[in-house]
Amino acid sequence: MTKMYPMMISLTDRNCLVVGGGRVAERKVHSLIESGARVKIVSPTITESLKQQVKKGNLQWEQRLYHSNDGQDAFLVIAATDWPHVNKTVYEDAIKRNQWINVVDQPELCNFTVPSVMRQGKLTIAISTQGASPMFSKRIRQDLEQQYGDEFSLYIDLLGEARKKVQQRITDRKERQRLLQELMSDDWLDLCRYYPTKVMDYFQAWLQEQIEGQRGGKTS
Ligand SMILES: C[C@@]1(CC(=O)O)C2=NC(=C\c3[nH]c(c(CCC(=O)O)c3CC(=O)O)Cc3[nH]c(c(CC(=O)O)c3CCC(=O)O)/C=C3\N/C(=C\2)[C@@H](CCC(=O)O)[C@]3(C)CC(=O)O)/[C@H]1CCC(=O)O
Ligand SMILES: NC(=O)c1ccc[n+]([C@@H]2O[C@H](COP(=O)([O-])OP(=O)(O)OC[C@H]3O[C@@H](n4cnc5c(N)ncnc54)[C@H](O)[C@@H]3O)[C@@H](O)[C@H]2O)c1
Repeated sequence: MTKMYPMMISLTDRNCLVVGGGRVAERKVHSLIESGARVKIVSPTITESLKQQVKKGNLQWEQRLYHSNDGQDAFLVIAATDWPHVNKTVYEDAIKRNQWINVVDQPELCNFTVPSVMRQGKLTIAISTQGASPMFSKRIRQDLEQQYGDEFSLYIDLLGEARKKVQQRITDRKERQRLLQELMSDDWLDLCRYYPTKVMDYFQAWLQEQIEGQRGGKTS
């Protein structure tokens, strides 16, 4: 079996078409909106939660059955009706246009599948079983959610900030690696966990000390 290629893609302001408005479409639409996509849904009916998104202006809804030209301007298409033959038509139309297509009831008609996703701030962990067991993907996500609490969101922000500062201020590559490696220590994670409001100040002071130490080392 060929391995699918995992990637993180930006959907900001990309037109995405979702055909069908049931429970499964709802899950896919929510994650598309969260990723900044411009979502159009074509379906005679949609769920209450999707109606709320329409009211908020986050989603465009065309209340009717699918037509083959609906996806003309789409970057990505999801077929989520409960009619396999409709989903197959959506697939064929998308393939003709060389688009990304996900058919929710036929993994063999997908040129991409949607993983289960755990997010904690910028930390994103995606799980796929290549279609073997979505339920197991979900279980792993739930386990990971227990494992990666709020402190990781702060920790990743701190690491991002540190990386920028270290890149700007430390020219020696080995020294840069050493400093970034020190931040991998669980002590920093504990500081994020127990002193969330103070950890950034500790970090700034620590980094300043390291930079001064390095300067001192160079001149001596
Ligand atoms: C991860 C997640 C992402 C999301 O949808 O956002 C996702 N399915 C989720 C849940 C879920 N899906 C199903 C159940 C019921 C239990 C069961 O059947 O296992 C549950 C559990 C539940 O709902 O509790 C049924 C199901 N799913 C597919 C089929 C068709 C088939 O296999 O033939 C059928 C049978 C329909 C039927 O029999 O009628 C197909 C796909 N589902 C995928 C993704 C892709 C593969 C992902 C992977 O490789 O793991 C793939 C291939 C295509 C796609 O959808 O992209 C999301 C969890 C989100 C979370 O909570 O974390
Ligand atoms: N991939 C997954 O994660 C996953 C999970 C569970 C189920 N499924 C499968 O996904 C499919 C959809 O499941 P659901 O629970 O959301 O179904 P549902 O019955 O709740 O929703 C189906 C939607 O499709 C719309 N629809 C029907 N014909 C249409 C047409 N011609 N054009 C446009 N819209 C049309 C309906 O109005 C409805 O909104 C089922 O085949 C189910 O087996 C997939």
